[in-house]
Amino acid sequence: MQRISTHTRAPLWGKAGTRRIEAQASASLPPHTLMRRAGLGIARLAMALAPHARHIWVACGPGNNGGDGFEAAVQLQACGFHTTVSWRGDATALPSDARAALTRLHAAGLSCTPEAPSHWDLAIDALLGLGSRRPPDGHLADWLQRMHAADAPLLSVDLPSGLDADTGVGTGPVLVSRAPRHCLSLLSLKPGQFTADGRDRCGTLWLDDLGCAVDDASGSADAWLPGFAPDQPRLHATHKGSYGDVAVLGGAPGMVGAPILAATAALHAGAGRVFVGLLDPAAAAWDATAPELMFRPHHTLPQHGQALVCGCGGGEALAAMLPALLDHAGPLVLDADALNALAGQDALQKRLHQRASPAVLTPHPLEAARLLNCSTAQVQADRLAAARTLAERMNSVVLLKGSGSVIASPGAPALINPSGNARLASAGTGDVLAGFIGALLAQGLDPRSAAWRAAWRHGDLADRWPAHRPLTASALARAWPARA
Ligand SMILES: NC(=O)C1=CN([C@@H]2O[C@H](COP(=O)(O)OP(=O)(O)OC[C@H]3O[C@@H](n4cnc5c(N)ncnc54)[C@H](OP(=O)(O)O)[C@@H]3O)[C@@H](O)[C@H]2O)[C@@H](O)CC1
Ligand SMILES: Nc1ncnc2c1ncn2[C@@H]1O[C@H](COP(=O)(O)OP(=O)(O)O)[C@@H](O)[C@H]1O
Ligand SMILES: [K+]
Repeated sequence: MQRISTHTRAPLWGKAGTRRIEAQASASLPPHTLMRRAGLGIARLAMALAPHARHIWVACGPGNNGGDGFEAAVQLQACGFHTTVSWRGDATALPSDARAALTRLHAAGLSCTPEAPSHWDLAIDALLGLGSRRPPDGHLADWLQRMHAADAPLLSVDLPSGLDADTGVGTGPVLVSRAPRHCLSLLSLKPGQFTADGRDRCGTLWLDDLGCAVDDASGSADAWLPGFAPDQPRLHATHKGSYGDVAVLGGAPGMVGAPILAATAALHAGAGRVFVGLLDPAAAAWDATAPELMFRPHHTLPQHGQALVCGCGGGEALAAMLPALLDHAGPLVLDADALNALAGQDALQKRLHQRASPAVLTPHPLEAARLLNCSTAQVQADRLAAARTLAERMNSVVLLKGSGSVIASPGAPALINPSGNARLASAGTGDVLAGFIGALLAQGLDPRSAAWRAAWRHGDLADRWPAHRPLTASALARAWPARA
């Protein structure tokens, strides 16, 4: 069993992929082996999470997720825990693994009750897993509501009931709670556990591969957790020219702060030199708080070889500049108003598509919706699919921001960034991310690596942010850790 952290590098499989893994594993094992292993894993984690629990509530559903719950209850009872198993239904309607588990439960002297207990020290949600097909209702919704409203810790089996393994869209009751939440994923990790509603519903994630570790030799995983890549150490005999130039273009009247945030972030993330071209003719030509930044007339940027970060606070004036930039700029990040200018402009999108080196696009869900000509809700309903579609359509690396940012690139597996938290939900943090990506491009990283490493670091900084210190974009822009 493994606790999943932001450093974990692992393949993610959705419903179809996990069912394939399950079928292959079951074929070479005696009947019911996987479910028994699942029950043992759940019981072991439950005991580790709540060793002093006097009363454990196992809520079981109508399919094999419920079967996992029956098996766990047998183990917990055998270890001396007072265990209540809630289940309603017709035993003959259970799938065969779950029916066998129910028989074992009865043989162990346990019985099921059709009601929830009045109190418990740990709840185990074994209501719905991979087979969840519609919002839970009736007694399933009632039991979920009780588990989420209670102060006791909650351990979800495989998936929090009602969470879609592919998309991370959650249905059914869920309440904001201070009680610890854990999820023990079985056989595989799933994309939906890391994006959209997944993070909130799962809490701390664990993986039990049930003794069937699968590699992704055939490249069939639906996405990957990228893992951790430390910054490259620097050779001694280098100079500022060794680490590249970044040019930041944006800052229409009233929005001058955005490119300065991006430029400051690029500087602190290690770019050799950083230039800023502001679109507001009345803006000051330097920034006393960041004298390292070099301000230039915007029409002179980018110069040869500079990585360009384009769009932060750019306003509508940017649209006229985009054709030339798309044709001639080297490494390129398109953010905010550069993305808005692209939306619905087939000629611009064609130019983007034809670039020799893919650009990095960093839309938040509304910007992605504009580019895809759909609603934000449609983007959020399947973030992986939305990012993949955009990446193919624009022939670009697409970083779809939000909880569990998705990084999609043509011809490469999608990545889901596991770091970050809602303290990043503050104006300007997206500009900082764009600046981080620009700095990594300037230092020679390929667009996909620059995108995921920047997103990972951006989130990691937020995860380590001191609780008492406000997280503002300008502080974040200066927080990239110093190299050894
Ligand atoms: N077999 C094995 O070896 C292993 C299996 N494993 C475990 O099996 C789990 C998958 O099991 P599963 O396929 O039976 O699906 P599961 O999530 O239990 O639900 C399906 C049932 O729920 C019903 N249903 C759906 N939505 C509903 C709703 N809203 N409200 C009410 N009912 C609803 C649905 O009914 P239907 O929609 O068909 O009418 C069907 O009856 C997997 O997540 C893992 O925990 C692991 O131990 C590994 C080894
Ligand atoms: N709940 C969250 N979890 C993880 N990251 C988040 C969360 N909320 C916001 N972020 C991150 O914060 C940044 C916000 O960017 P964006 O929406 O473009 O803001 P702005 O335009 O104000 O800079 C993105 O990188 C996004 O992924
Ligand atoms: K569950």
